[in-house]
Amino acid sequence: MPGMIWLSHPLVVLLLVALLGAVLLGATVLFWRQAPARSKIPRAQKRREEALRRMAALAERLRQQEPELDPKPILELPLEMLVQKMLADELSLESVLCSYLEEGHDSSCGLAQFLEKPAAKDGVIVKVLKAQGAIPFVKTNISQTLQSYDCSNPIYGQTLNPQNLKKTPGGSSGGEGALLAEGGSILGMGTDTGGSIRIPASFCGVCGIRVTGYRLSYSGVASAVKGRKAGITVAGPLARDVESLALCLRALLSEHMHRLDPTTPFLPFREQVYSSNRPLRIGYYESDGFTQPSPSMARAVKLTSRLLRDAGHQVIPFSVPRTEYAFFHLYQGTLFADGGATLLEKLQGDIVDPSMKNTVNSLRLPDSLKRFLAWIWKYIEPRVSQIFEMLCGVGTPKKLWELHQAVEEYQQEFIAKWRSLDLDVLLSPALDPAFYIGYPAKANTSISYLALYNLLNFPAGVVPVTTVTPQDEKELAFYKGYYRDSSDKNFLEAVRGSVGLSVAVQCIALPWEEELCLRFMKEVETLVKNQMEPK
Ligand SMILES: CCCCCCCCCCCCCC(=O)O
Repeated sequence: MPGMIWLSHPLVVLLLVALLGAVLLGATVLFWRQAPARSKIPRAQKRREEALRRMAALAERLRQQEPELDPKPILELPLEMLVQKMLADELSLESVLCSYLEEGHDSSCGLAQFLEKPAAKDGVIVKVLKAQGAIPFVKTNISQTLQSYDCSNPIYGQTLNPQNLKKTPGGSSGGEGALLAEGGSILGMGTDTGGSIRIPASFCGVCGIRVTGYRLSYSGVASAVKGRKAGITVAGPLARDVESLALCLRALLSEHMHRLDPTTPFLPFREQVYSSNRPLRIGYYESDGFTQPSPSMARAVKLTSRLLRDAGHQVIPFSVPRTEYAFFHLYQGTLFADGGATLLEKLQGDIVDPSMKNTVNSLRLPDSLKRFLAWIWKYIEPRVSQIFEMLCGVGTPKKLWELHQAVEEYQQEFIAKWRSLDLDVLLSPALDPAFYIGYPAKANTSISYLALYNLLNFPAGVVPVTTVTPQDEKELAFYKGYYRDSSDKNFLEAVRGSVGLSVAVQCIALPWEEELCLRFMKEVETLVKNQMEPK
């Protein structure tokens, strides 16, 4: 055969051998570089299995010692009531969840290189909570590197959403959301760079708040990417109700925290702001003009604004300025200002989780190729083009300062708009309903409603207000998205099949106004509850 003759040419044979050699060499290098990860991961998995076995044995012992004890009514108590009962010696429950650096435990961030490096001491938040009587009892799962809003990593696997096992609980603090939703805990701590507290809270039907940067100490919180000065990662609690979030912040915003970490302002919890009942001026928007809200997201805002208006608050339409610019140029610009170098360094020699592959593979491309792809995609999908542009990083310290300046200017523009309407707080969609597993990586522009407040550094919390109805599901048939691109298409696929799943709204306040944000969240929670309860 002529083809066989061609194949037997010595140069072709040589080339084939060289190619095979290169592939084998590449595979060997990769295997060798991943060797530490491959040996650490099974050990971490074994430690988790042992911990679960110990927990099951303890539960069994308790059952035998106290056969009459029914934990369900205790676990269903709101934290506030639980505290009252404990203070009155009616209960002695030892369980407050915390997933932060705790002495003697790893905080892996889903990364092999963070394994087997137990913290030498408790982080500040853990210290303050423990001093107030909290007992951390479990560390919950997160997304690899925390830079994704799914909840999967190669060490502990994928966490599922208890409301629908085909859906993700959201991330990065997805384990907390799932555990709270199942009644396995009463309070959890998460971190939030682009919605990582608020997304799992809304996907799982619980509450969560991201506080103004630096109001809570970040000392002793493990993180794959540290050092950002805009779009910073902040700490915050998740719980089943707003009162529990308030209780947690009341405990944390103390002199004790300020003494342990003087970089946090000494700004104790302002009780009078939280408990005030003066009517509020509330701005609201159903759409940011960038991510078309799902029918249930839009309905949740409509429903909440109507309830607020009926309750005597003033509700005023608001529009977000320049969302596309804010999301790509400012938010993603700060997120990947280093071109992803820090993130890639943390993943060196590690197994990359499928939920991170898209981001990691794109970041690994040479900048020239990223720029070329940005140019090509401009004519196919402009939003993908902007992502590739941002993944190149800013380049020089001067450019970084210019970016920081642009963020500050945008903050001032937003605040000026807020002030011109004389608003107290703002109401917006969150991100709902829960996505199918694997979809967060495919629809990463849909976090725009949440990431905006990371960029602005405003306190923002989510409260579940409704569930997806068959009518919401039907209306998805008309969902096109504003850009009609792959991210819009993936968003539509991600939220399908969600009848009965939770839908939240987002409550926002100006920087340092956590108490007002919580008061607004509480108002929303109460109005929704009253409306559901038969009169
Ligand atoms: C193709 C690569 C696209 C990269 C897009 C980046 C998406 C950013 C998701 C950030 C999620 C932050 C989660 C968090 O709040 O911690």
